[in-house]
Amino acid sequence: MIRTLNNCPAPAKLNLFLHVTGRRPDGYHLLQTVFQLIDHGDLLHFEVREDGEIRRTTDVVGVPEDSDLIVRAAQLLKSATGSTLGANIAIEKLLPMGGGLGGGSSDAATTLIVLNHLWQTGQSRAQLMKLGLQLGADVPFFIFGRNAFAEGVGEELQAVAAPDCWYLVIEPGVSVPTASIFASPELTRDSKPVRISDFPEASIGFGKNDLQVVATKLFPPIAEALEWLKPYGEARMTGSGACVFCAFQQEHEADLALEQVLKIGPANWTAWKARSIERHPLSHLLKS
Ligand SMILES: C[C@](O)(CO)[C@H](O)COP(=O)(O)OP(=O)(O)OC[C@H]1O[C@@H](n2ccc(N)nc2=O)[C@H](O)[C@@H]1O
Ligand SMILES: Nc1ncnc2c1ncn2[C@@H]1O[C@H](COP(=O)(O)OP(=O)(O)OP(=O)(O)O)[C@@H](O)[C@H]1O
Repeated sequence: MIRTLNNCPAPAKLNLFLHVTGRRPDGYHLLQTVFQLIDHGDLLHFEVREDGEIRRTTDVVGVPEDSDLIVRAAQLLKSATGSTLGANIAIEKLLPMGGGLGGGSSDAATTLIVLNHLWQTGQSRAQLMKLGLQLGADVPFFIFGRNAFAEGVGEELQAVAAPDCWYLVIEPGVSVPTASIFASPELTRDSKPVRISDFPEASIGFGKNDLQVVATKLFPPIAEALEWLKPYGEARMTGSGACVFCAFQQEHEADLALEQVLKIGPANWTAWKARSIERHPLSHLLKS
């Protein structure tokens, strides 16, 4: 049996557009979005324990071990499958929290995929997606593992061909609590539903992010970062913020823009470029 798997990626996602089309009786919002995987994210390391204990071996500032989505994902898989094994899990956290990049959800998805493999618990992709939804709305997408058009609260997924390009992402130095954006009385919740066929492969500027109006009002640095990116093309916020992004056809165009942000942008911003990817890098560990 394999006992360790190191350097397991938990990639970030961008929401290329995000429409709020309604609200469920339980208060959760109905969305339509396109999720795009990118080659920038957290890195996790796993080691099987025979004693059944699940331990996070690195500190994550602001996230106690018991409430970490990594630990909760491992416990969920263990109780769903009755595995007697445990794990030590280390994380190199590169994605900001409250960034709209799906960091916590991606960490949870990577944990479910890798431990299902190491513990030999035999769960199918569909079974893991169902488990993942209990942890967060974006988890099923990362397990699905392909760029996707999503509906419902984000769990009804259909693969889409998304553009192959480079993204410049700005973290504008603020952390956005997702619930506060969805709870705003100013949020419009009646975008007209679109069809998957309305989203053309080459189009980056399709639709809009309905959460952006509320997020930019509550967190002005998001508006500033969007303004900064405007000269380079269609700039957008991902998820409920705070990160914003802009797409580039060529890597050197993204490099030039990145250089400018790093040189003369506000000192508390972080910025980086990433390439679109078609598949989750751990997709091969799962049966379809
Ligand atoms: C906005 C997105 O990032 C789009 O990808 C996600 O839908 C957010 O997913 P997430 O961060 O995993 O959010 P969750 O932890 O599931 O939800 C946080 C809170 O946001 C609100 N929420 C979230 C998702 C949704 N479709 N409707 C909501 O109203 C709920 O109050 C919920 O308690
Ligand atoms: N491993 C983890 N990584 C990040 N956040 C975690 C983790 N475990 C629990 N959390 C909690 O989840 C919250 C949301 O973090 P996350 O990074 O998923 O936000 P996000 O990037 O805004 O995601 P989304 O796009 O899904 O809204 C954090 O503020 C933190 O309290």
